[in-house]
Amino acid sequence: MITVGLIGYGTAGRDVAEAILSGQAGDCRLVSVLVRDAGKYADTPLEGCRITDSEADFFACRPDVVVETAGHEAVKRYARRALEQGSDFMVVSVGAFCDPALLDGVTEAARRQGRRLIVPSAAIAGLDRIAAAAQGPLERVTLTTRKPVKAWRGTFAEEVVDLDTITQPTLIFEGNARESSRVFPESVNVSAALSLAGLGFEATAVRVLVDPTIEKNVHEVSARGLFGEVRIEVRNTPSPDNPKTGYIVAMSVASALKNLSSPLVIG
Ligand SMILES: NC(=O)C1=CN([C@@H]2O[C@H](COP(=O)(O)OP(=O)(O)OC[C@H]3O[C@@H](n4cnc5c(N)ncnc54)[C@H](O)[C@@H]3O)[C@@H](O)[C@H]2O)C=CC1
Ligand SMILES: O=C([O-])CC(=O)C(=O)O
Repeated sequence: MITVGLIGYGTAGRDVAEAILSGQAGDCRLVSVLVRDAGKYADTPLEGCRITDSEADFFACRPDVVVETAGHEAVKRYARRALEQGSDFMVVSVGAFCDPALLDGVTEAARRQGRRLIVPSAAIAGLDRIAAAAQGPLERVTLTTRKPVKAWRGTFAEEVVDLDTITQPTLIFEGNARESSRVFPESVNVSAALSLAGLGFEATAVRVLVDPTIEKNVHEVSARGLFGEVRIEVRNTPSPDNPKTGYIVAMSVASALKNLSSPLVIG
């Protein structure tokens, strides 16, 4: 039985909690959820689990794995602490690791403790192939992310285009994954996951578009190297609660948790 602590109880966090409680995440038990204001969740029944806004109470549970679904700031604040106290750290806001000092510090803490920083595929697919292909040589990895207008409200996109009048697919960013992770902390974490699997943050090329002609969140990955070539396109159904995030994010976390206790691991 694996004990799980969850940081963040928003769109992805609620679905992860539900998956654990319903048994979809394998042989694990949710022991604590860290939120910003526990008063808001006084009426939320989570069997056998404490919802708290006290970091001390949360970490006192010493879960086997801490799952983050709260954003870049939470990764900066808690990743190292979780690992140093002996938990694995499973991260969805993986773009936070565009900061090389954070990545070094956290991986070093994991190494020292014999624990792991775990990056589930979340909204993207094919990380297993890219990681295998990176055995090398791997020549090129590119990502194109396209999301409908509603996914870009409250993001950097609003500084570049008028979301109320846009009618055509419009390129709003072209650069590398280090920059895309910084510019879109809530929307292009996939670029960071891809970087960690493959060529790193500098060499992973990223394009981002606002696309008023689509309904789903679309990520296209292409890579080329000694292994051959791969092209992957995912079309994620956006969550109604947060259209930036697909349902698949929590499903992927549940699957990664299941792998921690399953005798059969795929991928
Ligand atoms: N790797 C990937 O493919 C993807 C990663 N993400 C990442 O996941 C994050 C969460 O996504 P959603 O659930 O859709 O966001 P959300 O905004 O619906 O939920 C985030 C929740 O975390 C809480 N929170 C923030 N800081 C906290 C802290 N320090 N302690 C406790 N709670 C805290 C917020 O109050 C909110 O309830 C996004 O910010 C994004 O960075 C999202 C989609 C895909
Ligand atoms: O859910 C998605 O399509 C991707 C996303 O928000 C991210 O990478 O941060």
